[in-house]
Amino acid sequence: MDTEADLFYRQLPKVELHAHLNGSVSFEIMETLIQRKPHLNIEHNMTAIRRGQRRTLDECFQVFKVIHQLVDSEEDILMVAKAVIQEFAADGVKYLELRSTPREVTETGLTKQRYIETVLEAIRQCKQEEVDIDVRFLVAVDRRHGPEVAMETVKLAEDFLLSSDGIVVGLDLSGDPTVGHGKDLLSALQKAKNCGLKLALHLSEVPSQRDESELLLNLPPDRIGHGTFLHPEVGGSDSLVEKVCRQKIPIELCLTSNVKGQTVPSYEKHHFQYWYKRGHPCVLCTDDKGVFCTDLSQEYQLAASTFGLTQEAVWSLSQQAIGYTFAPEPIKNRLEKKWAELKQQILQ
Ligand SMILES: CNc1ncnc2c1ncn2[C@@H]1O[C@H](COP(=O)(O)O)[C@@H](O)[C@H]1O
Ligand SMILES: [Zn+2]
Repeated sequence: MDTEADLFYRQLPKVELHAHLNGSVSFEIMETLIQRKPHLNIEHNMTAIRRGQRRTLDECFQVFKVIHQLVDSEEDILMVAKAVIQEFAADGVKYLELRSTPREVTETGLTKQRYIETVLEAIRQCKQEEVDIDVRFLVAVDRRHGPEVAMETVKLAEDFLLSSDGIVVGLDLSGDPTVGHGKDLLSALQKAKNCGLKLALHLSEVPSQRDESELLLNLPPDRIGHGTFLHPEVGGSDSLVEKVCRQKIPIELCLTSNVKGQTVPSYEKHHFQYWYKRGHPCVLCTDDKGVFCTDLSQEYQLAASTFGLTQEAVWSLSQQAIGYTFAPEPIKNRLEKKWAELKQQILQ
């Protein structure tokens, strides 16, 4: 049963800007997928990290491999994308930027082009069914696949930027941060930026990425994912912090993901505190709500209880996120209006 405090976080209108599609698949939908493909012999504990459990980041990436086996056709993608959008809406998310890595699967005839088209179809269907949420899409580049694939993905993203009626708005760089170096992906990212795609880059998710972040911050990205090891206290540098602050680049912060993936030792030590205290643009996100068994309401509640935020401060945090979206101005204005309408009702 929801307590009154739980209710506040659930009712709070929210903006989700960092959600990987296949990491966001809920327990219930995962169950359906597992039953559909019994020959894979996949058990539920292979696809989710529950309360109190932790994994190394490396183990988290093994989990994605398992999920990718379960989601490998147009039919799967349509189902999963629609369900994820509906779940975010049910959690009070009013604006969602979903991201996903287009995949090709020969056995099912899936192509990267169809992959993206299917996600866009799911977004279209949700809109038609009047699900109360505005959804945009970021095409993801998996760093593990190297510069040629990155360039191909950028070209694909560029086509959709022009043809998707404003749904495709940007490019994400993600994947195992211990694999490859950003310098090899720089020209693809530069090209993406030049053609008008917004850039949301995972930066300094692990300590070994200092030089890479130094380089990628010169692009500069429009938003940073995690940025766990940017500041000098954890092995980053003043120069990195200076670049991020001067350019006021919003940081997407995912508390549960970082603690369960063990890049951050505890909630109290999460770098949310470091950036929030400086008044730097921060946005709370889920990363992979399915894998890490969380939702955005929980993330807000967790941040509030860990760092002693008042309901007023929580409200501002969610409202400020509107400004960090890649949505065009009229959509931002519409969201601002929605927040203003709901404020009296929700904030006592
Ligand atoms: C935990 N921290 C993380 N760090 C980096 N990349 C991550 C990630 N969590 C997820 N992904 C990226 O998202 C993919 C799954 O969703 P999609 O198949 O694209 O929808 C993963 O394979 C990885 O590339
Ligand atoms: Zn992520």
